[in-house]
Amino acid sequence: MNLLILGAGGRMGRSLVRAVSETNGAARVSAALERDGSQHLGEDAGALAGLSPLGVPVTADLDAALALVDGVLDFTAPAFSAEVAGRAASRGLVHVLGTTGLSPENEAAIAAAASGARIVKSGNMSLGVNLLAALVEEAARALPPGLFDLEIIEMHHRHKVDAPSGTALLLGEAAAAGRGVDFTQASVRVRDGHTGPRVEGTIGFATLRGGSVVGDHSVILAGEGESVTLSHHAADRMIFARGAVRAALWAAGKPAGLYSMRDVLGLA
Ligand SMILES: NC(=O)C1=CN([C@@H]2O[C@H](COP(=O)(O)OP(=O)(O)OC[C@H]3O[C@@H](n4cnc5c(N)ncnc54)[C@H](OP(=O)(O)O)[C@@H]3O)[C@@H](O)[C@H]2O)C=CC1
Ligand SMILES: O=C(O)C1=N[C@H](C(=O)O)C[C@H](O)C1
Repeated sequence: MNLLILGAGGRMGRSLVRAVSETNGAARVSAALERDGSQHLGEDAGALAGLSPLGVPVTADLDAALALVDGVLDFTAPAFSAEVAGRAASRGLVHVLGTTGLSPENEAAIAAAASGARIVKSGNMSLGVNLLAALVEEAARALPPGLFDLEIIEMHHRHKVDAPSGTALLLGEAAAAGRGVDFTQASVRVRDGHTGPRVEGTIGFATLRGGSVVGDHSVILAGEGESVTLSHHAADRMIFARGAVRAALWAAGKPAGLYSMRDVLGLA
């Protein structure tokens, strides 16, 4: 499978190039993209990722890059990912979309593109987090709102630009599904000042940022006299990158549609 790496000079872009190189030829990096004016234009995508040169120079020409590939690995920025979804769909490509912080408008554009394309979208492409989401759904179902309050804490590196993290939102959605409630209605994404007591049945979020933390998430179910905490610690971005490559290879044989990482991993 020929793949285009978007944001090839970024933290995830470099990890994606390394993850593709681990597939023994099942997938290959055939194109790599950065924006116009990037310092990385013309650099070799392999060298940029700390590997031997691949003979794939980083380009800013999206159309030329899309013409060379069967699939796109996209961990970039919300508006750009929404735009790429339409352009990849018009060529019938697989689009693995890991970008977080998507607006409702971005989400709508991506859903529309999926009628003609195979899009795998997830706020977290790791096996561990997607298993955690299934466990959270089960725990939220078993420990009901009148008895257990549900809170989600996440911490990421100082460069992260969106909050709560895509993973925290994914875990919140799993909790809401377990409780049979509407996620948007139940979420409390910020608390500040005189908030009054906690409203029963809400799903609270707390965001921490600092240093080089790759990604830590905990879901706490707090009851009277006991609490249950389900956690995931990411030590290396390769867990996300390997998941993305696995998703691309999986989606190659699927009909058009919007898929999640839980579909890919059989955890849906
Ligand atoms: N789903 C998952 O499993 C994971 C998701 N993520 C998400 O992936 C995204 C990227 O994270 P990370 O790699 O840390 O971020 P980086 O900022 O390190 O990388 C993003 C890359 O995308 C490029 N880019 C952004 N906009 C454009 C554009 N319009 N055209 C071309 N290139 C563009 C950036 O270029 P420039 O620097 O010039 O802006 C940069 O090289 C985030 O949304 C993050 O939350 C991260 C890890 C795992
Ligand atoms: O920006 C990051 O770094 C990460 N983003 C994703 C998120 O928003 O949850 C996944 C991972 O936690 C790292």
